[in-house]
Amino acid sequence: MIKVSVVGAKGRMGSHVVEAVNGAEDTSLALALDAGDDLTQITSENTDIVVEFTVPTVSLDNVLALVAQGVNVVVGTTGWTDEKLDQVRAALAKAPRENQSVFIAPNFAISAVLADYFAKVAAPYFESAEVIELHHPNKVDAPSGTAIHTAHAIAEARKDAGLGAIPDNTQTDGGSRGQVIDGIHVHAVRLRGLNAHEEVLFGNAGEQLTIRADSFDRISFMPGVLLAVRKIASGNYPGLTVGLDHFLDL
Ligand SMILES: NC(=O)c1ccc[n+]([C@@H]2O[C@H](COP(=O)([O-])OP(=O)(O)OC[C@H]3O[C@@H](n4cnc5c(N)ncnc54)[C@H](O)[C@@H]3O)[C@@H](O)[C@H]2O)c1
Ligand SMILES: O=C(O)C1=N[C@H](C(=O)O)CCC1
Repeated sequence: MIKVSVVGAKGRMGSHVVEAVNGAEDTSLALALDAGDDLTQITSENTDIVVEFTVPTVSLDNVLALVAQGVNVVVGTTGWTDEKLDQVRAALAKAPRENQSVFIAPNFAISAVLADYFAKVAAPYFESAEVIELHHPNKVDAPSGTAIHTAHAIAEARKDAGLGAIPDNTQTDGGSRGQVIDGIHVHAVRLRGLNAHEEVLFGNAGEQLTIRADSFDRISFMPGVLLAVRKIASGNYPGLTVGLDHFLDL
């Protein structure tokens, strides 16, 4: 049995993770903690893996504390920058146990991971690319962590292919052209009724490719969370790993 503690257990995602961990045959719930609870209750004795789904403003501190407490962490919270990832690597380098792991995924849904992968494959073949993410209005961050990840992936694929800047003759912009991430315009929609959705638009003269992923229900993230828990518990991924694509045979 893999002993799993959940941090952010009362949240939209955390409460689904608690259910998924209770429902799987090879995982058991150790602790379910939320804001105000003492994280030092989590130890390497009672917990193999912590699953962390909180808010971007607190996630880094939680992860650093948990690494120092000697446990492995699977993180779904967004808001990760290169600087924050470097802090996690530094914490892992002086972690109390050998081969400790942190795994971070901007998105655990197979549809979103594949959309990201397909976008990377398509990117070198198109002159234009833009990302639109659409989410429920309770989401606190924009653009989504997934959209930021997709934009970076498209930019890298374009650079590797020797593509230049995306054509855009906009002369005045009051914000309608979205946020530019690594040269890619990213647009965020917040709409009651939506859950988590992303569209990647590619264009050439006379043609367009649209790649779209829709998560209609948070249950869509749970197989990916359990996959990450099992992979990290295997001990085969010491250090920091970012992205569920590492665990898929793509
Ligand atoms: N990776 C993915 O597949 C994926 C999927 C959905 C959401 N997310 C991300 O997960 C995060 C959580 O989303 P949500 O919709 O569950 O949010 P939510 O607001 O419903 O839940 C967050 C929970 O964290 C708790 N919390 C706040 N501060 C805390 C602290 N210091 N210690 C412990 N718990 C604390 C809150 O009380 C709340 O219960 C967001 O960053 C979101 O973008 C990622
Ligand atoms: O509901 C959210 O919040 C989501 N956040 C992640 C993101 O920002 O990419 C994943 C999709 C759902």
